[in-house]
Parts: sequence; C-alpha cells; structure tokens
Amino acid sequence: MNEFINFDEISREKWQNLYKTSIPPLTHEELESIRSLNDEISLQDVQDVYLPLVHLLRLYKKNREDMSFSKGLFLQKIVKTPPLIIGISGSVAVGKSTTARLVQLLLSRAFPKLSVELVTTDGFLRTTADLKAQGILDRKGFPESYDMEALIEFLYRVKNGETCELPIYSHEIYDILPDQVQIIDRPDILIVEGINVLQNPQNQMLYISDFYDFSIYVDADEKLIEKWYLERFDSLLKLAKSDEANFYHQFTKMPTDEVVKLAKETWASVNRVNLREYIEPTRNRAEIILHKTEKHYVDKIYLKKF
Ligand SMILES: Nc1ncnc2c1ncn2[C@@H]1O[C@H](COP(=O)(O)OP(=O)(O)O)[C@@H](O)[C@H]1O
Ligand SMILES: CC(C)(COP(=O)(O)O)[C@@H](O)C(=O)NCCC(=O)O
Repeated sequence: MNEFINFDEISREKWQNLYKTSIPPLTHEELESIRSLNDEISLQDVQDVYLPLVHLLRLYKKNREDMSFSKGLFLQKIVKTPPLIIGISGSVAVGKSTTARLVQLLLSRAFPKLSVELVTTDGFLRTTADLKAQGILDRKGFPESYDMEALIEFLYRVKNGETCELPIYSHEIYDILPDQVQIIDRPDILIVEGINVLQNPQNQMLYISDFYDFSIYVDADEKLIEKWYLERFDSLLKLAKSDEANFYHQFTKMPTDEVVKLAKETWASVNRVNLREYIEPTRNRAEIILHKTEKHYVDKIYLKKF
C-alpha cells in the first residue's frame, strides 16, 4: 500500500498561496532574530512555507481549546486547557532542531502572550557511562539508548500542568551535562524535537503519540541528509579546534581525509541504519511531512487527510 495514501500532497507553489493574504510580513527585528538562529535559513522559505505552517497550527490549537471547553461542559467541571504539544521528528542532521527553533520563534510571534518552550529528546539519552556499562555506546540514537519511560512521564507531567525538569545533552561533550537541568514551567505550548518523537516503545502504559496535538516529520533524500551530516560534522570540528574539552577536539588533530572517512563511516553504520530501521518507519505517523531538497528548500508538503 502507498505510504502516503492517507496524505494530501501539496506542492510548495500551492502551499505558499494558502494563507498568504492574512499573514503580515516579518519585521526587520524578526528577520534579524531568524538570521541569528541560523544564517543559512532562507527567508523566502520562512515566508512561503513556515508562516503558513504556523497558521495551520493556529487551527489545531483552536480546535483543541474548543474540545477541552466542551469536555468541561460535559463533565460539569472547569477543565484547564492542557498545553499544546508539538512533536518534530526526522533523521539525525535533517534539520529538526533548526525547524524546531524556527517554529518556536514564529509561534512566539503569533502568540506574544503565550510561553512557547522547546525541548529536545537528546536529554533523555542514557549517559555515556550507562551506555558503556551496557555495552551499547555504538548504539547512541537507537531506541535502546533512550530512557523512553522518563520521556513519556515528562510529557505526561507537562500535559498535566506540572513544572518539570529534564536533563540536558551536549553535542560538545557528547554526553548528558552532569550538573545541569532544563526547567519547563507550565508552558502554553511545548515543542518536542528528536529522532524518537514518533516512536512508540512496547510495554509502556502510556503511548507517546497520545501527547502530541500536532506532529511534523522533516524529510529529505538520504544522500542529501548524509551531506548535511558531513557539513555539520565539519562545523562542529571548526568550533572544537581551540577547545580541548570538546568531544570533537580529538578529530581536529587527524588528517582531513581520515576525519571525512570516519564521519562517513559513522553516518553509514549508525545514523543511516537508525534512519532506515527506526526513524523513517514512523514518518507516516506525523500530521505533516515537510519534504526538503537541495539547500534545505522545501518543495513538497504532505498533510494528513484524516
Ligand atoms: N532550513 C535550513 N536552512 C539551511 N540550513 C539548515 C536548515 N536546517 C538545517 N540546516 C543545517 O543542516 C544541518 C543539520 O541541521 P540540524 O538542525 O542540526 O539537524 P538535526 O537537529 O535534525 O540533527 C546544520 O548544519 C544546519 O545548520
Ligand atoms: C545525539 C544524536 C543521537 C541525536 O541527534 P540530533 O538529531 O540531535 O543530531 C546524534 O547526534 C548522535 O550522536 N548520533 C550517534 C552517532 C554520531 O556521532 O553521529
């Protein structure tokens, strides 16, 4: 059966015209904050793709609030609308965190009075010491390397209106930061970004997917994602050059061709396998799929029909 049978395929040209008239253009300040987020982001993409996406998110938000209100009437009690949770998934290096930060920025602009928080599921990776003890350090990113129970409990508590803490993962030290936590204090909207956002582990009492009000899968051809992975590896190396504490510092001492070989091998033996076996199979669970081509240009959008 066609994986996309349940989706409407919308070309960029069609998508960009869906909400155009009602969206005010970005101000100079807003453009600057997008640039400081990632100066590679195309502002045309923001205008054509991401602003209409935020407009669609408004509809889902309104719908959730109406439902919550009606449920309250039925139950004859005051039911506070739970925070809206948006999941963002896709391969390692496809651009999830960049998309997530952009959506956070645009949602804060659309709802200036609401708090919009962002977490990444990397925080629920087991520590390097734990992974080593279990002999699965080379499985970082695979389902068994995450504490999914803790992630699901975290989402439950956020939905339930509780203030929560979560660990922080650092790409620089390639591990969970030992003495720091991120505090999520009852936001109105929470964005959850990570490769495992749409993975439902077995034997859990709660389903992770039950907590999302909207979900996005960022998609691209595998070869392109590899290219982006290698480019990011290179940027991480540049940042690590003069920082001995950085995990990537060790690679800055190696000859370039060896480093490239190592990054290619890591892509092929870890991240690509993970994409094929565990990430891409969750693609059609998303409410929307953003399909990117060269230079992160979004050419197609798939929106779930029902
Ligand atoms: N929309 C975009 N425009 C330009 N570059 C992007 C975009 N999204 C991601 N990138 C670049 O692609 C690489 C991977 O993106 P990142 O957001 O770190 O991926 P992920 O969180 O999925 O691992 C980074 O080097 C980032 O700068
Ligand atoms: C921490 C990650 C699992 C998560 O990925 P992200 O999408 O944030 O890049 C990944 O970046 C990773 O470290 N993978 C293991 C193999 C590698 O070093 O690329």
